[in-house]
Amino acid sequence: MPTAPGIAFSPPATPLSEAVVVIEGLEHAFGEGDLCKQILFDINLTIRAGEIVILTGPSGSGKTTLLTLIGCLRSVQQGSLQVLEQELNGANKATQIQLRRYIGYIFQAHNLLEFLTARQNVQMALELHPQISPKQAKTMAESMLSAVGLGEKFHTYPHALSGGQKQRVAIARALASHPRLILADEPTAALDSKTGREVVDLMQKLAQEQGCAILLVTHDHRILDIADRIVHLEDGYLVQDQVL
Ligand SMILES: Nc1ncnc2c1ncn2[C@@H]1O[C@H](COP(=O)(O)OP(=O)(O)OP(=O)(O)O)[C@@H](O)[C@H]1O
Repeated sequence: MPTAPGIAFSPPATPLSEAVVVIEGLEHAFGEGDLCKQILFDINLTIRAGEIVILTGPSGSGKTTLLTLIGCLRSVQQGSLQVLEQELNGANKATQIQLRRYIGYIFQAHNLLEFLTARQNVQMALELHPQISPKQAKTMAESMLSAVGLGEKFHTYPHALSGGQKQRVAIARALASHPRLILADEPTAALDSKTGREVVDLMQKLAQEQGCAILLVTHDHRILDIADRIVHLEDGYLVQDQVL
């Protein structure tokens, strides 16, 4: 992984085999009163540094809900959810925002900003970190784009990039600040099988180099082999925890 020289920023170290996510008895419901519908039931799951965990399950089984809870994008209602040793049940907004800095998000729709170049899209994510100067952010963004094979595309806008290239920019953006956890929701859904394979191989390589954990939601059976473990959600229950 090319790292820009002289960059002081370093998120809290997480030695390999140490738990990045610890979930115990997590439950979640949407709606209130008669309209209340429970989506997640008694979820228990631990994800360690360096591990790639794939989450599968039928549509509507609760995968995205679980991912957004772990990603501090919605509040925990019941049970325990710890990310980087921080309990999220009862955590305030400031804690959630702080933790999000150590999480990289990659979604099916790459969510790049169309009016920013590839480099500016990656740089923007680094600007969440007050200790990184704009000059450092620029160097880190360029370094990360080179690492995903887009060294020639710093100044290209998303509309001029292919689907695979856009997803590479999204990966560069997610990994640029060396997150401890990557959450990926259907990252290959919009890609053909060859490009999808390249994208997950790249995620695997970069994550291994950085020692971060990956939780990846997918329906794509062609990429299951990158997982260390596959967990399966069925009607809101984690019914399978398969070690490969
Ligand atoms: N904000 C919300 N308000 C009410 N219900 C919701 C909300 N978000 C999700 N749901 C419901 O929760 C259930 C689980 O949704 P979720 O998106 O987590 O499933 P999923 O397994 O990710 O599905 P898919 O594979 O189709 O993306 C669904 O029945 C969905 O309609």
